[in-house]
Amino acid sequence: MKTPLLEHLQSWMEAGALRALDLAFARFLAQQIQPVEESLLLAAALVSERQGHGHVCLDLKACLQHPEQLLSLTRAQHPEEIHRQLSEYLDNMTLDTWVQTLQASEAVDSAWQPGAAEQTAPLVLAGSPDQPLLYLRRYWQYEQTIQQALQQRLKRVRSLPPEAKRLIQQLFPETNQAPRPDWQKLACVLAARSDFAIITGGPGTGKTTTVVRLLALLQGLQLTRGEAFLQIKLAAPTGKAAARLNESLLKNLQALNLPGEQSDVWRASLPREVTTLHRLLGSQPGTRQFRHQASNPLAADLVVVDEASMVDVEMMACLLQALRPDARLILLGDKDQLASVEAGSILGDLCRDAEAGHYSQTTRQALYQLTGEEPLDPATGKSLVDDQGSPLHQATAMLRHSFRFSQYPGIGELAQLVNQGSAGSGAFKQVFEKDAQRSEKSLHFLSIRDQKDPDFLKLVTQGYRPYLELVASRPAGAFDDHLSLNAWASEVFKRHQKFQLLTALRQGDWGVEGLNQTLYQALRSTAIGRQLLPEGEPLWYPGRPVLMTRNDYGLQLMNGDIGICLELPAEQPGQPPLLRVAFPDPNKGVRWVLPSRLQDVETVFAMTVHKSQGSEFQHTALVLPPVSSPILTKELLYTGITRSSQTFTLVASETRVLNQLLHKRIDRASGLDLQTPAGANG
Ligand SMILES: Nc1ncnc2c1ncn2[C@@H]1O[C@H](COP(=O)(O)OP(=O)(O)OP(=O)(O)O)[C@@H](O)[C@H]1O
Repeated sequence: MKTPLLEHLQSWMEAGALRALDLAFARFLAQQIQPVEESLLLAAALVSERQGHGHVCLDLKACLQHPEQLLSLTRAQHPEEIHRQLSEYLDNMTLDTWVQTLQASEAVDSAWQPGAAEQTAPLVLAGSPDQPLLYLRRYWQYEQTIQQALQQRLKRVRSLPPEAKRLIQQLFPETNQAPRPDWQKLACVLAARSDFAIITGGPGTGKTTTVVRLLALLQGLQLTRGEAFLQIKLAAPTGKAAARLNESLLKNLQALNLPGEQSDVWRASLPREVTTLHRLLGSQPGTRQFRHQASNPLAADLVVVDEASMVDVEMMACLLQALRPDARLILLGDKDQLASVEAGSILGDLCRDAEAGHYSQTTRQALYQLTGEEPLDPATGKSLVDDQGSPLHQATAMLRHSFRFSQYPGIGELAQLVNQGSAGSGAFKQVFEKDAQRSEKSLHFLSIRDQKDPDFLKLVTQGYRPYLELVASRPAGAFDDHLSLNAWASEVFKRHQKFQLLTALRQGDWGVEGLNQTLYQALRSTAIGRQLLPEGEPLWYPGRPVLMTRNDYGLQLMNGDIGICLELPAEQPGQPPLLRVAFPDPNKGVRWVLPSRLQDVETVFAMTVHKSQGSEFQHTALVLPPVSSPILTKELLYTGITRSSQTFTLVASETRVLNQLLHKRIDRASGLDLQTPAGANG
């Protein structure tokens, strides 16, 4: 059957406003259901299209109010025409008539009726009559799994035994570095009381420090009670993030002061290894199913997930299904960072009220008894206790003081300003001006005409020069001189961490693809580039930095891992030198891989901000495109800024784009609700 709507959908797809998948879904329903209402087909195409943009569901009311936010209009041909056609369809409907049509259709199950979970229609209508949300069934199920599993855990509040107070005092020695109250201590108690907890905070606020002390507290309590230690697993969404947490974890463990006769046993009970979520759950080739699921749960009493902002709904649902019902879960992450690449913004959704606290009197008393501290906002001194809290609020802690940026305060100040949401370009400029007065300047702004601007190319070629120089000076020695070759590669990694160019986009002149080409040519015009980078840009050359774009379990390389192509000495005299890609390896120091074995890698002279999550560089330069795009949000800018440990350079040609970006937040539709007391108690 062919309806005018399907013809429109086809033309929208051809213009780039809709994916082929979205059209195919609407066509499939049109074939299956006779007669079929156009408003159902439109809803089906839109729910699929929105899911491609990271939304878990389609908010029908928002659709009718803001049709301009639907479809990929900014990158489509004839966007005005498509917008007009879409608006004509939507103008002919009211929310009530649309909902009624959907409810009447055999393609839609209503979650407002009992038994939706047992039914099989491809779409599910949920939310509330006032705010109806339409889901692809799979995503509704993910969200239900998450909501129910978290609700179950939030119901269980543990009262900590009296000895907890002494342990907390030992684990959190008084320092005068942090403003009062000590939110790390408060976060530790909040998380120790609940079977599900969130510790959120910006870069360097001490999430890892806190969680290591929290784990020490929990194991210390087991020890004093003479009970078996908890089985604890630590995981992160990408290999890169797991490696960073691992490094930080080991440092924290070393610094941990565990007094008493049994301190060795106590220390040995703390986990030392961080894995990726995929590995933890046991991913299997050719299927989305993990080895660990409800019928084969993980052998863990407690799982801690770092960089939780990168976890999408599917992964979170799989993780919760793989936990035993009595297993505890702690999420760590920065709520203000970009949401996951795939659908969902779980950490952001769950931390919507983190700043305001909403702690109950019961929580307040427990905090005071165990820490002697009150939950206050250190900036204003305002109490964060009220009677509006849900169980989720009682299990959420926000760390508010960054220890990382004390030497380079400009980065912290800029990140904070971007987060505030109301910052205009005037305030933005002031932070740069204030930073310029400091002896250790950490913020730079580079205004450029286009991506071939000499100042821009100079910034990048100078940024990459130190590691390229080292790539060109391989130690003298034979092919099997592993020691010196590994030491050389490790030093190359260190130098490579000094600088990274970030961009918002993948495609186009301002995206990773275009910038990589531009930068290759620019680097080739430098002395070191001429020495290393061949003309005509072959696939592999010494110095090529590559990013894994998928997990490769055979090679034990994970999505997000960065490797560098290096030239090794020939195996035999008279043979040509060999190219190998070196990746940092937490155990062996360096892993050498044959370039031909790497299937899913891309050159990473320029990296998207999305891919940079979980990484940190001494100096990052973020280049903004000259035209606006829905992808340009405050979260993107914040994530880009906070990837830098010492220096941040913003590169832009149009300040108009910056202004738009400062006011645009990621807003992903989802029905996850644990904030309202009713939702939480559900
Ligand atoms: N209470 C504290 N007193 C003094 N220094 C601290 C404290 N907490 C953390 N730090 C220091 O601050 C730095 C950042 O701490 P940590 O790595 O725990 O933060 P994080 O929030 O996990 O960082 P990331 O942004 O990498 O996730 C470390 O050098 C750590 O030693």
